[in-house]
Amino acid sequence: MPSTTRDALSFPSAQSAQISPYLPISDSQSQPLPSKFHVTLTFATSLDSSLSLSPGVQTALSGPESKSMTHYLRSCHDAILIGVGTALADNPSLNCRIEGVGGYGGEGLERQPRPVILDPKGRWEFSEESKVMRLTKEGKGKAPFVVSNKEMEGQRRAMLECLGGKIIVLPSKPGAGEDSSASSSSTRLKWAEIFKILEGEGIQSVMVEGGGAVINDLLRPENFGLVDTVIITIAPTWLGKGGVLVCPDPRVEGEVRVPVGRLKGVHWLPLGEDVVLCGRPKET
Ligand SMILES: NC(=O)c1ccc[n+]([C@@H]2O[C@H](COP(=O)([O-])OP(=O)(O)OC[C@H]3O[C@@H](n4cnc5c(N)ncnc54)[C@H](O)[C@@H]3O)[C@@H](O)[C@H]2O)c1
Ligand SMILES: Nc1nc(=O)c(N)c(NC[C@H](O)[C@H](O)[C@H](O)COP(=O)(O)O)[nH]1
Repeated sequence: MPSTTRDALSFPSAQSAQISPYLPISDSQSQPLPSKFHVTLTFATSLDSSLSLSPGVQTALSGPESKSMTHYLRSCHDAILIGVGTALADNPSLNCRIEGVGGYGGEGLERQPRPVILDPKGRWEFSEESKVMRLTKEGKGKAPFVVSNKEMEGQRRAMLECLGGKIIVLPSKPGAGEDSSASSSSTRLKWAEIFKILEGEGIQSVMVEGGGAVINDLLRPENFGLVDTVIITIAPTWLGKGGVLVCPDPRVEGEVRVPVGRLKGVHWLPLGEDVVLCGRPKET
């Protein structure tokens, strides 16, 4: 086996067929390109709705089968988006390791998604040794786009651009929006704007992978309608209090609490010891 495919993953077609109705495009070449910008929200959670044991810590929740699914999902999207909290905690690879994609047996960087890091305050101090940069240099993934309110220091910016990435600087709008755990009021960006910027970069589909602040912000009623599909891996484990929770702000109508949201068109798929939940925020 060539060295490029030694660490490659595979995802069986019987299972990908069950997920494909929730994806912008499948790996089948016969499918048309998506006509509209598509947002998939995806993450792995414990039975007590935790993404990780504590902030700043990476916790493996997905088993091997659902991990392969996540990589399959990456191969079906133009971009993967994470918040800076996840970039700092996980030092993630943010590439796709499915056999047959670019760098893993395929040509060039075909079907490798573009990593996007949401970092309004410029907290991500990556280096050439950061995993995502190392993989880019090895031809196994694309360099990230960093969406920020702050310019990047010159040397780091040059390194990023040299690898094909870029920083997208957005003017901060002091006072825009309410304060939230996602970021302070002066740096919080509107999701519609973020997606519009990505579309302007030629990206037609994005898979939002987390972490907690990003997911809880997207689950707010004013943002949830921007999400086309949700794909959640549920692992059979409890992490206990103190973890990074998926638990959006409550929704109150009048003086009565109502559910924040409920998925429609739901499909459950067991994968190894995990179960994967697919659904849509809106009827289609
Ligand atoms: N289990 C999983 O699937 C999964 C996925 C991703 C991350 N994680 C875990 O989650 C933790 C990280 O989560 P977190 O909540 O600390 O960080 P995060 O990744 O959600 O990043 C939060 C930061 O993103 C930025 N941000 C978020 N929304 C924004 C908006 N609307 N406008 C501008 N900036 C915005 C802000 O700077 C904010 O501080 C880590 O422990 C990581 O391992 C788990
Ligand atoms: N599907 C999934 N299962 C998990 O158990 C887990 N911890 C994550 N976490 C998502 C987050 O985006 C991570 O940063 C990347 O999963 C890092 O993985 P890579 O190095 O990019 O392969 N995602």
